[in-house]
Amino acid sequence: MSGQRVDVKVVMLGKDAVGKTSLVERYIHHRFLPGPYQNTIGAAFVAKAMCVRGQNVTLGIWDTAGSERYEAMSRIYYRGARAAIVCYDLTDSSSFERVKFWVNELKNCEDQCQIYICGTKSDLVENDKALRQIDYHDVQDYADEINARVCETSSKTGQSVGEYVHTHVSIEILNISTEMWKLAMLFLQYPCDKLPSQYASLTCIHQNLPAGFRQSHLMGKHWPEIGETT
Ligand SMILES: Nc1nc2c(ncn2[C@@H]2O[C@H](COP(=O)(O)OP(=O)(O)OP(=O)(O)O)[C@@H](O)[C@H]2O)c(=O)[nH]1
Repeated sequence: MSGQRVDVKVVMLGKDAVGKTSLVERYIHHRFLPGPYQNTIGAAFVAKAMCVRGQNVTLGIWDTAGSERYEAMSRIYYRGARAAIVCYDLTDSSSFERVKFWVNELKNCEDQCQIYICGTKSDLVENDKALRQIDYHDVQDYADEINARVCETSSKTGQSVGEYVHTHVSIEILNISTEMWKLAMLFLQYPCDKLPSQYASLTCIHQNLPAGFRQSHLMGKHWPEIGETT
C-alpha cells in the first residue's frame, strides 16, 4: 500500500472506538474531527517524514481496525513493527482487557516490538473524574511487568500526542537502534561477559533485549541499520 521507504514501522492496536484514528489524525494533521464515529475497515496507512537528532526518518504508521471482525487482518499489520501503540479508552475498562490481548500477541509473535500503552480521551476524565475506569498506577504496574511505556493522551485537546510519538516512539527507537549498533560492534570485539566497564550502561540495554535477538543478531549475522526498510 505504501510504495515509499519506511524507516520505522509503527502499528496502532486496540479495541474499536478507543480513538486510534483520532490519535493519528491529531499527530499528522494537528486536528480533531468531531463528526460521527466511523469505524476503520481493515487498516489505513500514513507516512510521516521527520528529523530526529539530525537524521531524516520516515515513520510508517498502520492504523488497524479495532473491531474483532478484523482481528486476523490486524495481525498482518503488526508483522515487523518496531513499535506498537496499544490504545485503551480511559472511560472503558473493557478496552483495557483488549490491551492485554494485543500485548500477549506481540510478546508471542513480535518480541522485538517496543510496546507503548496509550490511554485515550483524557479530556473526558479531566472534565469528570468519575468517568475514569482505569487507574493510572494499575496500568503503570502492568507496563513495568511487560517492559512497556505508558501515556495518557487526548486527541481532542492534543494533550501529549505529538510529544508522545516524537519523544518516545521515534527518538527512543532510534536511540535504542544506535545503542544496539554500538553494542554489536563491541560484542564483535569482546566476549559478552568481558565488556570494558565504561560500557556498563550499554549492558543494561543488552540485558533488556529479547533473548533470541541477543543470540542471533548481536553477533553480526544481521543488523538492521537505521534507514533500512522494514
Ligand atoms: N472526547 C474525546 N473523544 C475522542 C477522542 N479520541 C477519539 N474520540 C472519539 O471516539 C470515537 C472513536 O474514535 P476513532 O478514532 O474513530 O476510534 P478508533 O479506535 O480508530 O476506532 P476503530 O476504527 O473502530 O478501531 C469518535 O467518536 C471520536 O470522536 C478524545 O481524545 N477525546
